[in-house]
Amino acid sequence: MGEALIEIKGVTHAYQTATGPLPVLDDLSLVVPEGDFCAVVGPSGCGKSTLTRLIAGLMKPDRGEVWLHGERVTSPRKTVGMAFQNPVLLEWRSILQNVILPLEIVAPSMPRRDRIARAEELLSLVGLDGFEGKRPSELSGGMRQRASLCRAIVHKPDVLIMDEPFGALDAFTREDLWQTMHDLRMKEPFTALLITHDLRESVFLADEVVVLSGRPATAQYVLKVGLPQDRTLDVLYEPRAVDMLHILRDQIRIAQGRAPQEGAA
Ligand SMILES: Nc1ncnc2c1ncn2[C@@H]1O[C@H](COP(=O)(O)OP(=O)(O)OP(=O)(O)O)[C@@H](O)[C@H]1O
Repeated sequence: MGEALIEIKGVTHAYQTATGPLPVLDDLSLVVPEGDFCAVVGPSGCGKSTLTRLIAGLMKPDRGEVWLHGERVTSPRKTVGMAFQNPVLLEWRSILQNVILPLEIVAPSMPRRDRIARAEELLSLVGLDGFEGKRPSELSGGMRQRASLCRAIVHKPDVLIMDEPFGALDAFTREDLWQTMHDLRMKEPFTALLITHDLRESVFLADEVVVLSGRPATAQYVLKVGLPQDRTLDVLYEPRAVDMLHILRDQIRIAQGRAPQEGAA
């Protein structure tokens, strides 16, 4: 296990609303070691997206600290790659030019040919050879999300934060993307924090799954996944994965204030 890359230490946060403060996170602590893939699941509205904004430095917590790579986060970070449910690709740029964009910002002195080579390498890893010159609107939703993942890691960020990146895709495309994401990580290691509502996605992709409690959220349960690195989607049908899904489903029910289902593992 690597050194702690993301450290959330006792973070408490409330939004100020017209009807008073809305407590969202309550003394939340979480550590993601370097190279690990952490999935965060929890009831709707419990504060998952708020957590990503705090890690990216887009907001400051009322109490507690966020550390990234040994530095306290107090402002937006260039070393964080982000991917969202709807990939925001620029229509006036080709796919290749979209992927290159972060390099233009964080590595302006990098020679143009090196930027192109890096972007082409990633596009090839996610199966987008031959689409480099296309405009975003010429690609399917799944292909656009593949390109957006390349863009999120092209500059080798310390951490890739993803907020429901596969949520808008149909079930088959989504599962294809899980495999692509996993294979990409095996070839191009990165540290990741994934927000998802899909328990199967969390078990397939993550090294550990953190279940947040209902709002105000705290870390209610941490599941160490431990599936083999060379996994394919078939692993989700094996008893060990099914057992983990039962545990997570029960934990979500507890987070929602419901009883765990009888007979579940
Ligand atoms: N800028 C804001 N001002 C006021 N309230 C906010 C703000 N952003 C989020 N909230 C509220 O804070 C709570 C947590 O929001 P957040 O988006 O972090 O939850 P979430 O777990 O990601 O939700 P979901 O699972 O539905 O995507 C919600 O009740 C939301 O309405």
